[in-house]
Amino acid sequence: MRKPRTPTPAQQRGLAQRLGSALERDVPLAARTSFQIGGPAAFYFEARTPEALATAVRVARDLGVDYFLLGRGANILIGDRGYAGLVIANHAQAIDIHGTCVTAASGALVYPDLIDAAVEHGLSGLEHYVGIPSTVGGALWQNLHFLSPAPERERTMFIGEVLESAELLTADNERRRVDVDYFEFGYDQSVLHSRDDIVLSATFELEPAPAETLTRIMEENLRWRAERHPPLDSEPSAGSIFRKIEGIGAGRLIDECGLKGLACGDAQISPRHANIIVNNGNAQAADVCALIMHAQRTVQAATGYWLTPEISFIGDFAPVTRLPADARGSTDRTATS
Ligand SMILES: NC(=O)C1=CN([C@@H]2O[C@H](COP(=O)(O)OP(=O)(O)OC[C@H]3O[C@@H](n4cnc5c(N)ncnc54)[C@H](OP(=O)(O)O)[C@@H]3O)[C@@H](O)[C@H]2O)C=CC1
Ligand SMILES: C=C(O[C@H]1[C@H](O)[C@@H](CO)O[C@H](OP(=O)(O)OP(=O)(O)OC[C@H]2O[C@@H](n3ccc(=O)[nH]c3=O)[C@H](O)[C@@H]2O)[C@@H]1NC(C)=O)C(=O)O
Repeated sequence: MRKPRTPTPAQQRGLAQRLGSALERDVPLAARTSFQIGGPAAFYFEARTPEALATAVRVARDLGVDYFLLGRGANILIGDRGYAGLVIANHAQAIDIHGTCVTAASGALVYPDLIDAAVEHGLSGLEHYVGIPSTVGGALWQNLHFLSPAPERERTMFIGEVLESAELLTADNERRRVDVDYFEFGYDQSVLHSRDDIVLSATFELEPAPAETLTRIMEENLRWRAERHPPLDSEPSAGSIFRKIEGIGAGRLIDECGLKGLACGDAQISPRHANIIVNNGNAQAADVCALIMHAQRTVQAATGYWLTPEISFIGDFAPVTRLPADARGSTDRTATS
């Protein structure tokens, strides 16, 4: 992503006129991400309805202001120097249930809000994603996934499997309802990666199921995650840092290179799962980037595989921290920028 530009004085006046008193300045973003890392948003707007979300995006586009749509902030690393443009935080959270159809505004949290609402109504299809931090919009962006229920766990299930339709603000600023095929879903992939469409709301078609079945799946999945992943509340992270390497595993490669536990400042490759970097207190984005680059170089030198980041890098980044000499090894002679 290119570095966001500071809005010109004319653009700033336009934002203030059209977004009114809800427009905020210099808003800290770290606490709004699951990593708890990143500098402030120069301009910040919290959208509480799909209409407000569409309006804010249109305003930014009309004025030519760089903007970023912030969901739960669970799959991003925000630079230490923050975001110079407009951050639109999606807090549109309404959820409606009619029969087996569940419609959610795109800022609704998949867990707990959406899953709890579906399960309370005895509806199955979303319970697999329990414990994963994400808004509905973020979930469609990345085609949220998890392993199928125990004991089989023989395949990955995707949220696209239960999506019926969604309302978008298209890249052309039109509100349009689209069906599931529009999204061209894949693993960690959707058409939203290549089109500037914004999800305003989504409708899921679920199936009735006994409450005990839903509760069992949720408990087992939470246990599976707790055994393998560092807990988000005490060890903030952005989930998997690198994309899946089919049949091999990004986490396994990093682990086999002996990088678990490696730290740079307060950022650390999780001793529990090598594809997750945790923030042990006051980690900077520059520390995380140093670990990312080191893991890429080390794994490539040892195995020939190149690790591609799965997270998005948002905003303005300070120079990468230099790793301690004893951590660098022979593969990392150029870890500064
Ligand atoms: N499986 C796991 O264990 C984990 C999975 N995750 C994944 O991370 C994602 C986290 O979601 P979330 O925290 O809400 O997202 P984020 O706030 O982290 O934003 C991530 C990206 O999602 C896009 N996005 C967010 N909302 C919308 C929307 N309404 N319409 C279009 N695009 C949108 C934005 O893309 P753009 O920049 O193009 O606008 C943004 O870059 C989920 O997909 C989840 O699957 C995260 C942690 C763990
Ligand atoms: C956490 C995320 O998604 C998770 C998702 O929750 C789970 C369950 O469906 O499957 C994936 O994890 P994963 O642990 O299987 O992914 P990888 O990091 O590629 O690991 C693959 C395999 O390597 C092995 N592994 C992993 C970590 C480690 O330290 N050592 C190790 O040996 C494990 O056997 C593991 O199963 C998703 N990660 C990716 C990159 O595809 C996320 O997207 O943020």
